[in-house]
Amino acid sequence: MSDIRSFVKTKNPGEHEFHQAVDKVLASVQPLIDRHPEYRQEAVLKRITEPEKVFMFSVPWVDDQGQVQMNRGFRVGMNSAIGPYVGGLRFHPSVTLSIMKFLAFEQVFKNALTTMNMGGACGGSDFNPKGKSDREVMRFCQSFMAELHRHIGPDKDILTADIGVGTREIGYLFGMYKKIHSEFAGILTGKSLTLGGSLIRPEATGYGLAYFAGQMLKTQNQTLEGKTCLISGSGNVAQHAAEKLIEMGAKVLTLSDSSGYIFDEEGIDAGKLDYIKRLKNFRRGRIKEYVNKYSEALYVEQDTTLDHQPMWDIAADCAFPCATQNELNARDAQHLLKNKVTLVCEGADMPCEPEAMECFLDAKILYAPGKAANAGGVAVSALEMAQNSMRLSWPRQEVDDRLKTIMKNIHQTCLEAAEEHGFPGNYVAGANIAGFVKVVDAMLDQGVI
Ligand SMILES: NC(=O)c1ccc[n+]([C@@H]2O[C@H](COP(=O)([O-])OP(=O)(O)OC[C@H]3O[C@@H](n4cnc5c(N)ncnc54)[C@H](O)[C@@H]3O)[C@@H](O)[C@H]2O)c1
Repeated sequence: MSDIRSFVKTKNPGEHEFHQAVDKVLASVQPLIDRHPEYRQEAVLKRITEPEKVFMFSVPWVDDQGQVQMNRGFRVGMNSAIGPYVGGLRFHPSVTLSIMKFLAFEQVFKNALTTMNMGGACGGSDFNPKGKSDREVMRFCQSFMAELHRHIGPDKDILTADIGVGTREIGYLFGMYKKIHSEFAGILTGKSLTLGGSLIRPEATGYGLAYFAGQMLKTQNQTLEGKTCLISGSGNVAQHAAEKLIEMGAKVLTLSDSSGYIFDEEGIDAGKLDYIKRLKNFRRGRIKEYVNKYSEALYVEQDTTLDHQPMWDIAADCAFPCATQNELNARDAQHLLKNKVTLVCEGADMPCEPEAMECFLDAKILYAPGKAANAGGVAVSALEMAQNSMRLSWPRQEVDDRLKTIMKNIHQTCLEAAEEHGFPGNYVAGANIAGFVKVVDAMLDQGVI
């Protein structure tokens, strides 16, 4: 394994997030490689860690003052062995090629776990929609799609939402694709209902996360009823995870954004969550405004001089990191464990640093990686594509029932793969192994291409 690790590092210098994502998978699949000489012979590790396609392009656009702005666009097609590329678009100033590759790599395994035929990809830009007018976001999206349209298609590469990309951005991107190609094609999911979006798609990642957590607790004859929960983030995943957790009887204590977090000891109920949704999705305000409306809550500003996130010091039964990669480190993990956390379920992609992950695995608490627990979003993207192809729109209940079944099956798949390969109860190993086997076997079936 050290040879493949150094191969990846040499080929992708300085791409730390990508190295981290690859390392985690390699650690889990080692026993499998030892048992299957054909995997070594066919160089599957070199092939699965090398992106099939990488596009980088300039995205010039004009701001409201008439000034020309320049951003960089990306699309990484990591692996298409089991289907056309499907993966998120992220618009955030922190976006780099390393982040694109790590997300695309995670997506390969996540998509495989859904059992739907989707390869893994990711794209985005270092454009920051925060503080931009709707017209500026529109002009940026149009310029982005003016280049990206060449590389995508309903049977080739399909885009879904990630950080900074919501219904507004998807609508502008879709409009530009339609204008260029003169076709109303299923190249984007997460569309508004007027454009053929699926009911439950916006909610799917967060709802799926809560369903997955419910399944994990069920293995210990427990439920979410009465459990206190910490959630980071206040975007799409965090909002809908909170909504479903509240509905399932849990008490949500926190939410956050990049400026700080709120702690409401009485619990964020459905009414308070509605306020947050309006604040974040329409007024595009900061989470600190919550305490102006609900004075019983506390707001704590982000302190970048600290070596940990004080939000994770709060005592709670369950923790759901739903903001961004590497947001929870080993000290945060130790604080959570000291306070007897029993479940950590990742809503974001790779939110726990490797040392934090080790702490949770060593403590043998219920701990699920994002590639399994947050797969509900892309699963419903596949359901949206199916509805688009059939020119049908399934009722809310039907999509939600399918989502529940998918999350239950992913949970079962992870547990069975972990058990079979000697890691009982280890969802990280289970998710990596189950996803890896499906993709690698499809690669072998197709020969060296
Ligand atoms: N949207 C989906 O369907 C989906 C699916 C699977 C995984 N994810 C993952 O979930 C996470 C959140 O995505 P989202 O769609 O909710 O995005 P979003 O843009 O709706 O929300 C992101 C949230 O994270 C916060 N945030 C971002 N960077 C931060 C930082 N450096 N420090 C603290 N907070 C920060 C933002 O303030 C915001 O509250 C990401 O890791 C994404 O890859 C999203």
